Formats: sequence, C-alpha cells, structure tokens
Amino acid sequence: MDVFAQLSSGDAVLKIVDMHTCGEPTRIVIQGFPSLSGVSLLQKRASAKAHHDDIRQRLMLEPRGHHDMYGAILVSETEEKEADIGVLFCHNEGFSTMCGHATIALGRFLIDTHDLNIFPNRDRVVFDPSSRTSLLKLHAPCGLVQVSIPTLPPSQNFPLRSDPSRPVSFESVPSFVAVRDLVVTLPINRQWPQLISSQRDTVRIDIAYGGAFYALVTAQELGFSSGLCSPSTIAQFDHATRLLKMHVQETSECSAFVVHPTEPDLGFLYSVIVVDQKGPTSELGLCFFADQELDRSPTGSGVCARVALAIAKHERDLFENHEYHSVVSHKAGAGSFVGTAIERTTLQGTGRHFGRQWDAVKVRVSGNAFYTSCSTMVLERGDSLSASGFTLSLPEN
Ligand SMILES: O=C(O)[C@H]1NCC[C@@H]1O
Repeated sequence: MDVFAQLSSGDAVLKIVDMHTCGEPTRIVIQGFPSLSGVSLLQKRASAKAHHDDIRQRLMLEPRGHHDMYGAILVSETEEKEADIGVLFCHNEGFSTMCGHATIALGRFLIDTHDLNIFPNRDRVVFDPSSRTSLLKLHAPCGLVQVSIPTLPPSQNFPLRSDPSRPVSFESVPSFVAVRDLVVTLPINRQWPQLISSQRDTVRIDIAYGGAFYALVTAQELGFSSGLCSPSTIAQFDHATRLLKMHVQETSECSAFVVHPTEPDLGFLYSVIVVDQKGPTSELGLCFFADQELDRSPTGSGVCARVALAIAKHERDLFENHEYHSVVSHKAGAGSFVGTAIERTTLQGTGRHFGRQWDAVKVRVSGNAFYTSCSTMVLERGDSLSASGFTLSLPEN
C-alpha cells in the first residue's frame, strides 16, 4: 500500500532529518515550516512562538516526539549578512537562543546537503583542502557562530561531504559570568528535597551566559558526594533544579543578574546544570533545561558558560582543553565535548546597560554527531490529538 498516495493534498507535511550528538536528538526541519515574519532572527523567533507554536509542539511532543526532544528550524535569510544560514532552536517548552549539540549536528547536515532549496547559500561555505574542513557561519538567535566541519573532498562517486570520524567544532558568541558565588536562601515553604544537606537553608550558585543563561550548582552544594547518575539521584536533581530555577526566576536578588548586555530577548534563565568534577581535566554536568528536559549531550552552550566561569575563577587559562561529560557519555562512553577558551573580549552594554562592561571569553566546543533517520511527518485532517502533540506526565514519587 502506498501510504503517501492516500494522503490528501490538505494533509500537512513536514520533512525532517534526525541526528544525535552524544545521544541528544536534533530534529532538523528541512521542509514544511511556514515562512516567518519579522526582519531580525529574534523577531522571527517571536513570530514562530506567536503563530506556529502548534507546529513546534507537533514536532517535539508525543506521538511524534517525546518530552526530551530537540529541534532546529532552518531560516535561509536573516538580517546578519555575513551568515550563510540562520536557525531557530526548539524544545518541549518553546524556542531557545543557542544550542551547541544542535550546531554540531547542523554543521554536518549543512555540508552534506547540496539541495539549494534547503540551503540556498550552500556555495558560500568555504572548503579548505589542506585541513579538510569546511567553515560555515551560522546565525543563531544569540548571534553569529562559526562552525568548522571535517570534510571529505569530492570524489568520483560523491560530492563534498562531512567526515563523521573527526569532531565538528564551533566558536560561539562571547560567554561571560553574570554572578559568582551567589548565596541563595531556600524558600522553606516549597518542600526542598531532603538532599539539601543537613540543616542548611542556603545554596551557593553561579550564573553564566554561553548563548543562553545557566545557573550552575555543584552536586556537593546540593548535598551529594557521589553516585550522581543513578536513577534515584537524577529524580532528586530534577526536583531540586526545578525548584531552584523557579526561585532564581522569581527572586529579584537572583533574576537581577540574568540580563544580557545588549539584547533584552536573551535575558532569561534557560537551565540549571548540576556540575561535578570527574578528573583533573574533566567534568560531569546534568543539564535540566526548558521544561526540565535532561540533556543527553554535555550541553555545548552550557560548556561555554562553564568555561567562562573557569576562566573568571582563574582555574584555567586560554587554550587549555577541558573535557565535559553528560548523563549519557558519563556511563556509556558515548563521547564527550571538549571546551576551550580561545580569546578574551569585552561586551559593552547598550540601552538600559549603557556604560557597563562585561569581561567575556570566546569559547570553542567540539563533539561528534550522527544521522539517525530522514522522514516525512504528516498530520491528517481530523487528527486533533496529534495536531499539537501532548505530553504524558507521570506523577513524581
Ligand atoms: O548543547 C546545547 O547547547 C543544548 N543541548 C540541549 C540544551 C542546550 O540548548
């Protein structure tokens, strides 16, 4: 039976390519997302949010996706003339502003596609035969990101294509520390889990920006010394980070630090990462983001924020590599990210922040991504359940 022949012309169709980076999915929409109004990419992001959130939900949530799905929507033209292509990132709650794991996946896909309907500026991507890499300028909502993709030269059988055996790397927008060692007094009315260690009513956190804002808290601050990745501790961290995020968002002593120097739309707390030392040059991070998705990858934008923090604390110098592991790579050896500060810079505030200056660093992150499927999603007429998807939330124990 030819299912496609049976679909009527009114059925909505989205073409997608699925990839994963250290286990974290990226669902790349290559056809079928409506064109977005607005001049700037941030305006297009707002328009996607306001007018096409049902499509995001259809792509991310059940029955086509799941609570921890992640997506990328290609935007062929943006206001950033230097960019080869733009992208909007999406997840279970909305549209984010930066995503490292998806950037790594997109790097490979954008080299491999030679379809100008998908990537009209494909010819602008520069291939360097001596290093066998291609350089791509990707416009993410947080700004311009330079992506370097290992590439196999053209042969008789194949055009240029990405080389999965070497890692993709990207240089992100300037990353900075918003506040260090902020002592947060825990609200006792919110049943903080017992993991908050003995009789403490405060937790020390850092807040840093790596294309999105992250609150960083050590496992030790939350009362843990080992066994971070067992199912029961993950459930407790999920609970604790949900409460901590809510608290930072709602308390002006904390939320006052979540401001971007130039762009108000970038000033929101995206995630809380529980961090732990793994070895002298490696760390583990459990990143809970959006509506408590747990990142399977080591969180590229979170790595940028954490590298900025390590530099600010004088724990590391420029060009020192550090390895970052996730809930998955920690266990299964599924690959890690390497994060390296490559340049010091400053950001000058504008508007409300005119006259203020932030010390920042540019960070390079590298990791591997792989294809998992290429498919066509359909929405049949009359299928109201799957039109905007759903999430089945199970009660916490
Ligand atoms: O790698 C990253 O930056 C992301 N992964 C999911 C959450 C973040 O956006």
